[in-house]
Amino acid sequence: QYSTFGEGLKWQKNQLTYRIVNYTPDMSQAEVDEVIEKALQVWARVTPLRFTRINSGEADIMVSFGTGSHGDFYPFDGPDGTLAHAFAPSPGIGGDAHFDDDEFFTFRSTNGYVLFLVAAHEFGHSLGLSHSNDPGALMYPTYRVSQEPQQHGPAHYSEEDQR
Ligand SMILES: CNC(=O)[C@@H](NC(=O)[C@H](CC(C)C)CN(O)C=O)C(C)(C)C
Ligand SMILES: [Ca+2]
Ligand SMILES: [Zn+2]
Ligand SMILES: [Zn+2]
Repeated sequence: QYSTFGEGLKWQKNQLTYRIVNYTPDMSQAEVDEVIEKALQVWARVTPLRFTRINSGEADIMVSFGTGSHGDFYPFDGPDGTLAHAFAPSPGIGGDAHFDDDEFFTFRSTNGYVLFLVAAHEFGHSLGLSHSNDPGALMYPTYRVSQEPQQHGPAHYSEEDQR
């Protein structure tokens, strides 16, 4: 039967494949590879799911970057607004994660959208999760930097900030 709260579609297997179909110019390919791998590991730690990368053919989770109309019925909207979307488990487009390349994605710094946070959210959908209303949750519908990555050195930090 179809359950409503986040338990909708699930993969019928624990071994899943993923493929990085193309890359954003915002960072190096090695950085994108690392970010995607780390974002999938977030879920591998809390589920029996295991992810294997393939570099050709049809993977369960096809990861791609696109702008505007990019081949499905959900065209992106330019800079800001929607950052990405992903499809719940099913054959074909199910599981796929698309990232809006009109955004500026960053590897570590927060002057842009941290790709790791966006990807971890999207892969939640790829596994069948829906949104959470807990603002601290990964599946919260609005992008927020969960914990400020250590930014050392900005001159404006005053003395008491360091305490
Ligand atoms: C900065 N812009 C936002 O916060 C936008 N939210 C997103 O782009 C979601 C992805 C984030 C949470 C990584 C879309 N989503 O749910 C995909 O699965 C809006 C809240 C404006 C829609
Ligand atoms: Ca956008
Ligand atoms: Zn799409
Ligand atoms: Zn979402």
